[in-house]
Amino acid sequence: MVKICCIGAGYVGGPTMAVIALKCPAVEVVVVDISVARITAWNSEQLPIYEPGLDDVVKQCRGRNLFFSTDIEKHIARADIIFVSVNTPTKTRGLGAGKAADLTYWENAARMIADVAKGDKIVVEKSTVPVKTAEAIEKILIHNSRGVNFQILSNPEFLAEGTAIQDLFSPDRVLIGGRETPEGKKAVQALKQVYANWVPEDRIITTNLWSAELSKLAANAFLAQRISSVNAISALCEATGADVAEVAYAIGKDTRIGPRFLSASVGFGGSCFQKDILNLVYICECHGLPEVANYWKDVIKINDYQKSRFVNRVVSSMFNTVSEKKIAVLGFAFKKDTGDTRETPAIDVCKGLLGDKAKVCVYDPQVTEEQIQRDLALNKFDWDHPLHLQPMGATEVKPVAVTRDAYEATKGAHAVCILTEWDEFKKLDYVRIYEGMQKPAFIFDGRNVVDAQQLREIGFIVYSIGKPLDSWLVDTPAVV
Ligand SMILES: NC(=O)c1ccc[n+]([C@@H]2O[C@H](COP(=O)([O-])OP(=O)(O)OC[C@H]3O[C@@H](n4cnc5c(N)ncnc54)[C@H](O)[C@@H]3O)[C@@H](O)[C@H]2O)c1
Ligand SMILES: O=c1ccn([C@@H]2O[C@H](COP(=O)(O)OP(=O)(O)O[C@H]3O[C@H](CO)[C@@H](O)[C@H](O)[C@H]3O)[C@@H](O)[C@H]2O)c(=O)[nH]1
Repeated sequence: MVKICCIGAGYVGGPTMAVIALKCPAVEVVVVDISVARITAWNSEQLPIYEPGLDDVVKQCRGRNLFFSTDIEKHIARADIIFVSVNTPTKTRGLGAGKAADLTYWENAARMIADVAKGDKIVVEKSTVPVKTAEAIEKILIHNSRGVNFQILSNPEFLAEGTAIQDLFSPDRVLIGGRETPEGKKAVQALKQVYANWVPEDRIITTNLWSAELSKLAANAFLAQRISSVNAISALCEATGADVAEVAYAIGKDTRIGPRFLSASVGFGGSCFQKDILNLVYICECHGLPEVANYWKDVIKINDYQKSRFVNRVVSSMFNTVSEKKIAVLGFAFKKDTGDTRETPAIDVCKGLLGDKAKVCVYDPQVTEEQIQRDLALNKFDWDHPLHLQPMGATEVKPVAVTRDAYEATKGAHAVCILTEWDEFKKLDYVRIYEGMQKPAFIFDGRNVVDAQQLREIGFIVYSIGKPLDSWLVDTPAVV
């Protein structure tokens, strides 16, 4: 029986290994982690992450050929294939701070593999890493190998949160990069055989190591660039009376452009886009390519601009001050169908509103109060370390109020800001919400989820990203 061990039981390691276990009953999969709390949760009824369909997959294979454990050394020693899916946060100190990837966790994992491995191993990079990381990992392993043979493969993950199970069941492609030596090719084939249990052969792409590593960073940069492009156009739409949804539809009909990933928003969030672009920027700078670095840096600049522009729009519309005004924030997760808040635009928007002394009250169907208060207290990039190693957020100071109900959040508020596109926000009783709010009552829709015309008929002043402006808003500039 092929034995797989995955180091890192997070958003990638957990779901990916659960699907491998489901689709490959003849493979034994053990997911290990340094976080005892995470492993305990994976072994409980309340999984540590919310992902549609995940519970079902885990229930089918846990205890059969899928196991979660903190006994890292034992399971590394037994495995034929070791996936490494640990955090690769942005460095906060020293050389490359604010841009370069911090490979501490990866290096620790590699040293642990080298320490305990007694037989030959295939080591798979599942984390997103800078190009040439495999070479560094290879050096660590070979210099500490005591005769064991290691083959390093790059097998970046392309799942998106909220649709992870669907993405893993039916991936657009699986990418495997390896050394072009006979041993390297054999290792690529071994991993390919695992995926071939359910992924059609023509969707399994094999490349050299560096192409695989770079493809992951490039894919995320291209995806984020599309959002920044449509968001840049959204600002121009507001200035001219064009409607960004109509523009996106019209350009997306061009088969060379395509319709997906063209929804204007308050900005992209999530643990990957910003981190991976910063990483790409740093690599370009290190290779003496400042023009290329600046090109990609602008994708992040537009994203920051979009978030500030939203906050400015809120404040300027409300007589240039939100001081002491209650503002209801609906949605805190970085997208719908996840409880993940890493780099969510809601953090920047809440901080912007708090900076103008607003009284913010948040409701999100999946995010806990503890998480929201922590997020608002943490410094930039601190969130991307294993939970038990993060600095504690200020626990006594609670910057915002948090409710478990959208109606309670909006009661007595001057404005509502919609920051996540949860389906339930489309179905709220907005007449009831309007009646409970201060007047004039504002709705700032950062995700274009509500029917603005219907809300205007109720009496709201409505702002929707990239849509023709209410007369109230036309004269209130929202430039950063
Ligand atoms: N989240 C996504 O949607 C996504 C998608 C594709 C790729 N990625 C990449 O995958 C990697 C992991 O991301 P994630 O979202 O799963 O992160 P995560 O924080 O959810 O999980 C990482 C886990 O690794 C554990 N860990 C860290 N060092 C360890 C060690 N030495 N030994 C054992 N366990 C260790 C942590 O405790 C944590 O539970 C990152 O490189 C990320 O960029 C993420
Ligand atoms: O048209 C769009 C599409 C997305 N978003 C926002 O962009 C962010 C990222 O969304 P998405 O890409 O769907 O989720 P992630 O889970 O961050 O997945 C991205 O990052 C992962 C980590 O690397 C990759 O594996 C995935 O392929 C890549 O899509 C979210 O805030 C979305 O709301 C928009 O604003 N407009």
